Amino acid sequence: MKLLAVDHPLVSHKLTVLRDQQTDSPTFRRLTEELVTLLAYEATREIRVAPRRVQTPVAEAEGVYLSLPRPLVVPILRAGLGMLEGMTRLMPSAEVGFVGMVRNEETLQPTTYAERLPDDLSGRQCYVLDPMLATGGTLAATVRFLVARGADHITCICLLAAPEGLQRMEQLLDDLHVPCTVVVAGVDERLNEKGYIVPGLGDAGDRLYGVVDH
Ligand SMILES: O=P(O)(O)OC[C@H]1O[C@H](OP(=O)(O)OP(=O)(O)O)[C@H](O)[C@@H]1O
Ligand SMILES: O=c1cc[nH]c(=O)[nH]1
Ligand SMILES: [Mg+2]
Repeated sequence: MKLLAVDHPLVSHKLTVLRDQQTDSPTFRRLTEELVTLLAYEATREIRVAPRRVQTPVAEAEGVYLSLPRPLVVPILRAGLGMLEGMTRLMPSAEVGFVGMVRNEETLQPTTYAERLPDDLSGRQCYVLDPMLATGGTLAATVRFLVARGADHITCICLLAAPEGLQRMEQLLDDLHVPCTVVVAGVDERLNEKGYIVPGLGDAGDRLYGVVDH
C-alpha cells in the first residue's frame, strides 16, 4: 500500500477550517467538496488514458482520452457521500457505486448495510471515498470487497488518517496483489480510547449531515 499525503497550503487552510468546531454544516459540506477536488487532482495521476487525435481549428493534435472501462467512484455511506460531488466534478465520466458501512462504536468493527456495485469490476480502476481512516477497518473491508469483484487498481481518498489505521490497513491488505494507494490531506497524531482521530475533526458524518443515534 502506498501513502500520499498532499502537502499544499490551500489544502492545509481548508482542512484547518474544517477541523474548527465552530464551522457549521453547510460550510463543512462545501469545504469537503473543495478539498476532495484538490486531492483528486493528485489521486488521479495514474488514471489510464488512451491516445486520441483531435482536429483543432488550426491543425491536428495528439492528445489522450480517459480509457474504457470507465473508472468507478465508490463513496462509503454516509460520510463518503459528502465527497462525491467534489470527485465527479473533476471526472464527470466516472461511474458511481455505493457501499454503506457503519462502525460499531463499542467494538469498532464495521458492518455493511448497503451495497450497489457492478458485479464484475475486472479491469476497473476504483476510487474509494471516505473522509476518515481511523482504525482502518471500514476502508480495508471496502477495498477487499472491490478486489474480490475484480478491481485491479484502487485509490482511496480520505481527508484524515490515524497512524494506527494506516498500519492496520497495511496488515489487513498485505496479501493483496492489486496496487492500492491512500491519498490524504493529513495524517494526525493518534486514535483516542473511543477510536476517534486526535485532533481530527470529530464525527465526519454527523458534521456533514447531523447527529444520529449510535
Ligand atoms: O477506520 P474506522 O475505524 O473503520 O472508522 C472510520 C469510519 O467511521 C466513519 O463512519 P461511521 O461508521 O461513523 O458512519 P457514518 O459515515 O454513517 O457516520 C467514517 O466515515 C469511516 O467510514
Ligand atoms: O475521528 C473519527 C473516527 C471515525 N469516524 C469519524 O467520523 N471520525
Ligand atoms: Mg459517523
